[in-house]
Amino acid sequence: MGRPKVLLLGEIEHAHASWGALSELADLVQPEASIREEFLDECRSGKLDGVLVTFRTFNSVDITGLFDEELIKNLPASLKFICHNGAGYDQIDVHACTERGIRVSNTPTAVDDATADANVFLILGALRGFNTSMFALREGKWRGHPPPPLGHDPQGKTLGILGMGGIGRNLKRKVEAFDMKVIYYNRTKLSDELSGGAEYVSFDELLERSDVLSLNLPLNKHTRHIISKKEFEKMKRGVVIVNTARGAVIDEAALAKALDSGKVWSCGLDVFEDEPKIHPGLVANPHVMLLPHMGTWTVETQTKMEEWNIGNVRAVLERGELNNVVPEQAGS
Ligand SMILES: O=CC(=O)O
Repeated sequence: MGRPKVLLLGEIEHAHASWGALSELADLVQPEASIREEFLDECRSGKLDGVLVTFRTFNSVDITGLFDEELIKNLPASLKFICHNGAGYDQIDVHACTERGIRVSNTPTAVDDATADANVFLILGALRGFNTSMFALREGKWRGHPPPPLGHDPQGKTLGILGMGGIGRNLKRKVEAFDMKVIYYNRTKLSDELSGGAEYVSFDELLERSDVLSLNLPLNKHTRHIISKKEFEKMKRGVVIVNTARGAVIDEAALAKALDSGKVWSCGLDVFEDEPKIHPGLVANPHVMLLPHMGTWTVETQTKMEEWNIGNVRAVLERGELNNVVPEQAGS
């Protein structure tokens, strides 16, 4: 057997030295393809045979399309590891990977601070209703005519966290500096040490009691549209919704309606169902804070993510296994 190959899908932007150092252990290759059909052909032609592991970025979906069943079936037989450079790995059909004996890793913890920081920004911005005036100011209209309604303070408000993983727990610690009370719902209750004393409540109670509801859960077939019309009906009138997870955990059309009806007072969104498209009802609403998926958009965090992911590629080359696998494959 020759030297193994590592397939780079996307670009290394920061961790160039660590990436380059992998060439002592393997041949580093990139696809010729720039669209999915070409990539599938390249896989079928045998040009990528010998690739053991791939480092893929979120944006490489533009080259390959989703890592769905069709694509996974066509990957070279030698490919046994997918290292995804991101925390959310909903672009990859993990079940299909498991069936084909492919192990998948992501970059948890590396993203926690930056995403939770963006989350705090959106909570404050949405509660205070800053967006309208930020726009008015640039149009020479000071706070706007008429000025926006008075905002709300975070102090004393209840923040409901749906999905108390690394980002949710990091967020909990940060919002306590703003005297918010944190409740959370997870499929399983956390130990007191992990939850940091946040109150564990049922899903319905989370909807009913939150002044601000923050979505920090992964997107998968169980969580798609977990917040939709029925769930909005259970919430307090005037609730604020914040999402830095994945757009499709909320039914965007139902959110736009809930904003129009006043059920939802405001929202702060970093992610959207069909990026880069955004529901017209959200774009048209000046009261909502919108960011174009910038939760991890910092030099430090992007560097940490790449280093983590390269660490996984290196672990495969040196030891034949990943440092971490996605939860669906843990313990197997
Ligand atoms: O969206 C960012 C990530 O999943 O890391």
